[in-house]
Amino acid sequence: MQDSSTTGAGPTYRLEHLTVRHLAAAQAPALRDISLTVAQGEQVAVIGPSGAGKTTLLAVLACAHRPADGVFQAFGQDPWALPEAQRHRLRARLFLAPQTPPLPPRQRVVTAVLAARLPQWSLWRALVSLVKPADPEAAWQALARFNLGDKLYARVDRLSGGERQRCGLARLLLSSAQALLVDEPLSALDPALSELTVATLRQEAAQRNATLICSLHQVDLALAHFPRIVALRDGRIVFDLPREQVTAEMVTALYQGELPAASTPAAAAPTSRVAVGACF
Ligand SMILES: Nc1ncnc2c1ncn2[C@@H]1O[C@H](COP(=O)(O)OP(=O)(O)OP(=O)(O)O)[C@@H](O)[C@H]1O
Repeated sequence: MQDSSTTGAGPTYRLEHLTVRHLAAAQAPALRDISLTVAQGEQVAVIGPSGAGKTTLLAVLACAHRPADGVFQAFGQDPWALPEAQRHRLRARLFLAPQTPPLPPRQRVVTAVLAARLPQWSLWRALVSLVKPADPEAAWQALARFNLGDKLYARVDRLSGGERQRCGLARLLLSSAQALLVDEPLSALDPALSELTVATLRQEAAQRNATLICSLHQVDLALAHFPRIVALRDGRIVFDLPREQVTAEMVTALYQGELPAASTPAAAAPTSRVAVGACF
């Protein structure tokens, strides 16, 4: 019998009553009582005010930050109960695109983008690619999807903030990950590029049936493009709803700090996803 963690039959993520801390136990947790199930292939936007816990949640989901308490499973496995080598293999199935991609400043864009394939390459091929890029055509295609094809041979430190951000996202396209975790991909982009970027991420995820979880400050774009909205505030899930059920009042209250009664998880219970809970 095959293990569901390798067949992909189960959810991508299962979180139950998760508590996550950054520092000492004395500090208030960054995430608390987070329960969330995300099916393979789902596309979820995570919204919420600054400091709500969006980046922390993505770090947990990327198996980069160990929760302090609660249940956390990725692809049916608790990464923190696995031996290091297995946890490493599990991480290879996830791709986290941080808000500021860690790109070596002196590298050419082509090399930086192709680095997304390192987990798939032998050490020898990886070393050779540093000198002579192994598949520049693939890197160009990925960059072109973010309107950045002309920067293939530019140096990373000569890119603008928005170009660097899209360069980081082009890496995502070259990965073979089954869960795509994207942290505020639009923070340095103009409106037209924001639309293009969200559309490209969604298209890529749909094509490979990958789960896409994206934190966004642009609530309008989140509501326009993502079927499911998870709202965080002060480290807790405020609502977890299909976008059709998210009202302007709920969004205003989320960012003002007070929620109308109808948007509390219990009151908004018509959907099975409500408050089933709420993350390199
Ligand atoms: N490395 C860290 N050490 C200590 N506390 C941290 C660390 N990173 C984040 N925090 C705290 O954890 C909480 C959640 O931060 P997080 O970065 O996850 O929020 P966010 O919703 O992504 O915010 P933003 O929208 O501003 O990026 C905040 O109170 C923050 O101060």
